[in-house]
Amino acid sequence: MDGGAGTRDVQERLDTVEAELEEVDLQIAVLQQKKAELHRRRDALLQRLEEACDAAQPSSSSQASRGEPAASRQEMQRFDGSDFPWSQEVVQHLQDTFHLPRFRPLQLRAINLTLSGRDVFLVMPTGRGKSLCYQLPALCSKGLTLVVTPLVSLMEDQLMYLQSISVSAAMLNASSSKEHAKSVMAGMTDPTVPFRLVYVTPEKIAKSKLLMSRLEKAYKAELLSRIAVDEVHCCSQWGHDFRPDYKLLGILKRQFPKVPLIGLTATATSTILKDCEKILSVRQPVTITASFNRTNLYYEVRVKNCDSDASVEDMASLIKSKYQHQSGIVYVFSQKDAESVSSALQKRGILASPYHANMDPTDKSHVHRRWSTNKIQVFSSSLGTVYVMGFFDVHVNVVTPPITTG
Ligand SMILES: Nc1ncnc2c1ncn2[C@@H]1O[C@H](COP(=O)(O)OP(=O)(O)OP(=O)(O)O)[C@@H](O)[C@H]1O
Repeated sequence: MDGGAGTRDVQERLDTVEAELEEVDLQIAVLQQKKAELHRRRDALLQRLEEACDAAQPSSSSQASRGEPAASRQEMQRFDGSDFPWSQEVVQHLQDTFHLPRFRPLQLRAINLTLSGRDVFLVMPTGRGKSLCYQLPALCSKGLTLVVTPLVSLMEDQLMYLQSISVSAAMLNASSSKEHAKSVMAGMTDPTVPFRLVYVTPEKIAKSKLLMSRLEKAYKAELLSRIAVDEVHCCSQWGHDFRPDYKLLGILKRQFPKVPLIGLTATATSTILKDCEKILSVRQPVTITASFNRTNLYYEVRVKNCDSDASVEDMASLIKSKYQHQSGIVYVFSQKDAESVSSALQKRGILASPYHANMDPTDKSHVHRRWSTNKIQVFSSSLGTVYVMGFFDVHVNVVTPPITTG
């Protein structure tokens, strides 16, 4: 009797739990539908914002300022379409390789323009998805895309990401071993080694004759499909991030005139872009400028405490209270500060690590990887008497002055 009542009781409770589970599944389905709808509405609104910005600009092409015929808005809008020979492949890679459901505004325009052989300057806020605009075309083209990027940490980030989506890429920088450099360079002219992207620092272009001669060979074999210059504003002395080696990148377009170039930046003004155009020897590039209204960014300015202990204490309590489960970067003025701020944060129980040019390349890579995988929470930055702390989506790190604004 008792046993039967017990079983009935368990059965009733099981029924209740199952009914509740069904209810939760239903609610999840409704929420997912709502989320998809909100995504659609957000994209449509972003698109409208871009169109409004586009309409407000005199032209999306720098040809206008030279008195030459401007690319009409209509012509530009044609590049937002999907009736190019490569369109099907583009969408396939977007979904199957990059696992993204749709393009963000202006990405498709940039991709279509570069795939049709035009030189492009893409000015888009940080995090909006500029990299896709050369990574995806790299997969739709024969041969390799050369990506010039100023920071080894950015290169490593990109390589880690490309590896995770099974896109073959390589990098060459000052810390590449001779053997590694040799095998990457050999791969650049070997059609059986399918590097789709090769990341290099501007210093390599400026200093490595071997690299230039390999590129020359790849060009002659029609295996150099595109040149991407990341942080293109670094070319100009008018910009805040001028890098002398960027000044020498004009050699690329002079040596490989048939290869389309795409320059990417989040910060350039039109004066800076004009300067970049000259320095890179690019003739009549199309400039695409996205709107810079970043509703997902939050800025806060705080007065820095004069006492360094107290200021680190402020920083630590801010990280612990507001960003406990996130990581980010704290920029500082010097390598010494990077070391001392990170050790002060460590003493306060925060997983922090310094990151600067004087570190052993293997240690740097190690810190970067641990930070990217959330095993380190912080990098830091002090600017005079005011702390400006940049917390990005998921990470915090302690680095010496930023070379790029990123
Ligand atoms: N169409 C898209 N839909 C959803 N997410 C996207 C799309 N395109 C790019 N992203 C994502 O946006 C994030 C930022 O992209 P990315 O690093 O290319 O930005 P960025 O503009 O190059 O930034 P930075 O100026 O820092 O180089 C990445 O996680 C990327 O996967």
